[in-house]
Parts: sequence; structure tokens; C-alpha cells
Amino acid sequence: MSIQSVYRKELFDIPSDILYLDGNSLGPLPKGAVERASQVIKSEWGGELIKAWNSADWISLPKKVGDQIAPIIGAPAGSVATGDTLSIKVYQALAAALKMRPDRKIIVSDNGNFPTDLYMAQGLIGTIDKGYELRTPAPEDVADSITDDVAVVMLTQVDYRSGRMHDMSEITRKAHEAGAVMIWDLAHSAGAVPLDLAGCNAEFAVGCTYKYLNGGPGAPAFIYVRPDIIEDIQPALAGWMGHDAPFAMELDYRPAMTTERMRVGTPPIVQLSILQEALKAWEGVEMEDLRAASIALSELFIREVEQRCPQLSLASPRDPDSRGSQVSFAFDHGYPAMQALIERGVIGDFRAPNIMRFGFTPLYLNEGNVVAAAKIIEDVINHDLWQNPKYQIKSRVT
Ligand SMILES: Cc1ncc(COP(=O)(O)O)c(C=O)c1O
Ligand SMILES: Nc1c(O)cccc1C(=O)C[C@H](N)C(=O)O
Repeated sequence: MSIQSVYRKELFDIPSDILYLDGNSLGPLPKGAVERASQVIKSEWGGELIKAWNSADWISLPKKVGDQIAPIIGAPAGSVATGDTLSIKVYQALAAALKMRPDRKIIVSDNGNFPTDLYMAQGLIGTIDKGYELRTPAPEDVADSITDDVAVVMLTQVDYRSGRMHDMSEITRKAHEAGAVMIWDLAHSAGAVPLDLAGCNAEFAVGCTYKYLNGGPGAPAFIYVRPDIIEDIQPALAGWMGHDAPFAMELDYRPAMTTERMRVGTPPIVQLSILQEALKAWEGVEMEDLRAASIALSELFIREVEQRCPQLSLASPRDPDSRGSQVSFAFDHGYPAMQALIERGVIGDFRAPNIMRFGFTPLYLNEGNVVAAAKIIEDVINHDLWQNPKYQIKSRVT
């Protein structure tokens, strides 16, 4: 395997002066996206008006896109529904999972989870009867926290700050042994690491498509439900698009017999079309090859940065098998340093309190880019370029 085998930068529109190490937060623009969006807007919406639900088959788009995502996450066709935001999908999965264990009240997550997942859990248990408890042990204590009274284990596989990766099959096994339902958030995994959802047997998985899958800002989220349990799942957000016959306009909710029951309302057709176009970049990509390339790039980056900048300390697991597709360094002046890097064309991001985060996306990054980025990081750190007062103003959102 060579890094070249998955490299297809020609499919993306990335400014030539940018070294983009933030595809773990927002993927770049796929070249076909503009034409596709314009076709959907001008010809389909503009020309066909409401007829396009049939003539352009908008109605099937959420399912078609779910089937494109399925092989990337190791799920069978028909098991992935798309739409809404990831926060919504977390809520739906958790609500359905709690219904599956009515006699249990404990949810286990971890204190490294992305805040929205914890907030959705807090919001949900605040609306149902009292007695539910959300436990957030340290990630390394999760396995020991899965006791026989736990209803649901809800984790993000790859930690958004450090890139530390939970062992999906081992934790799922542990959860099932304790009689708990397992939910995985794959926001930082889908398109980043090989996944075998079917093999790990988890009941639910959710994820977003604007990171490694390059669907664009606000791209629809996805939800996987293990096919053998779908008919017993009671959707908490029982929207008409999850109904078995939405256009029958029945007064009572009757859920679709597939994962489509996890859909809620009208699908975002323009974003879904862009995502469908973006997912073409994955055709012919073997996830094992992508992983090998991701590890090669990440290892090279760590070596280069550690050699050049002893002031930065690795905040990701050193063992690549315990890391997703990102590398983080802790630096007390991480915020201004990242601003200085961005101004010099190296785009990563900063996460409080001191994490400089860099994503490795082998579809459009190669070794040359990694070495070039490390040289610019060396310049910024070793010449204290971050000390310029203009970088100290905390004006950036991300
Ligand atoms: C693990 C995780 N869950 C959820 C989200 C966000 O969800 P949403 O797309 O609803 O903003 C993110 C990132 O934004 C994330 O990293
Ligand atoms: N979803 C985002 C947004 O709407 C604006 C800025 C950043 C994001 C992100 O995706 C953040 C990301 N989940 C993270 O890992 O920090």
C-alpha cells in the first residue's frame, strides 16, 4: 500500500496556498458539489418545481445517501437513515435506547465526550420522569463503569480533542454482557477509520457528514439501527417522514418498517445532493488502505513536529492503534499559535484549554504537505511569531 493509492486531491477544490489540516472538523469542497448544487437549484427546483420530488426522485435521496454511507461504516444497505443534525440523532438514539431498558435508569458516557452529546442526554432526561442519571467517568474508566444496572452506554469513539479511540467491539461486548444498549457517535470516525458496525453488534450509531465525509457545513447527519431490532424501536420524534406511508396522511403514527422510521421531517435536498456528490470520492477506497495512509501521515507529523518543536507536547495517544485520524499537541499559547499558523496557510484548530488539533485526511493530504506544515509550525513556535498581539484576540468561533 502506498499513500498514493487513496490520494485523490484532484477531486477537491482546495486553495493552492492552503495546507488543510482541519478536515476532521469541516471537509473541503468536492469539485462536483458546485455543479450538482447548481443543477438541483436551477434545473430541478427552478425548472421542475414541486414535480422534482418525483421527476428528480428527491423522495428517495435520503435512503440512497444512507446506502452510500453504509459501506464506509461497515453497515448493511438499508440500515442507515440520513437527515437532521447529529444532535437530533443522538437524542433519537438515546430516547429509543432508554425505552429498550425500562427498568434501568443509568446512562454511561464519558467526560471526554463532545458537549452536545451530553447536553442532549441532560435535556432528554430532564423531560422524562425523574430518577435518570447520566454518568461521565474518565474515558479510561468507562469499561469498569458498565455495571449490571446500566441502561445505555453512549460514547463517541474518537475523542474530538485528543483523538484517543475507544475499542468499539470490546466496549460493546462489555455493554451487552451487562445487559445495556450501546450507542456509538462516529462523528470523528466515519471516513477516518475502518469500522465494522455490523460485526460489533451495537444497537445504534450516529454521525455527521461534514467532517471526513466532506458533505459541507450543515450537511445532514446519519443514524444506524441494528436491523434485527428496528421493528421494536419507538421513535421519540415521530415525524411524518418516518411514517410508513407519509403521503397517506393518516392521523396516527405508524412507523416505517426500516431504519427510515428514524427520519423526522422534510429532507434537506440541496445538502443531501451535495453529500451524494461528495461520497463519490469514496468509490474504490479501501478503508484499510486509508487507515494505513492516515497512520503514516500522522506518524510523520508527530516525528517532524517533535523534532522541530520540543515546546509542544503530544496530547494524543502515541500508539497509532489507540488514535483516530487526528493529532493534537498541547501548548500553553495554542490559541495565538494557531492563529499565526492559519495566517500562514496551515489550517488546524484550537480547542480549549491548550490543544492545537490537526486532522489527517489521506484523500487530499500527502507526506510533502505534512513536512511543509511542520516547517511552518517550527517557524511560528521557534521564532515566537504567535506573540504578535493581533493573534491574542479571541475572535474565532472554532
Ligand atoms: C462527537 C460529536 N457529536 C456531535 C457534534 C455536533 O453535532 P451537530 O452536527 O448537531 O452540531 C460534534 C461536532 O460538532 C461532535 O464532534
Ligand atoms: N459543527 C461545527 C460547527 O457548526 C461550527 C464549528 C465547528 C464545528 C464542529 O464540527 C466542531 C467539531 N465537532 C469538533 O470536534 O470540535
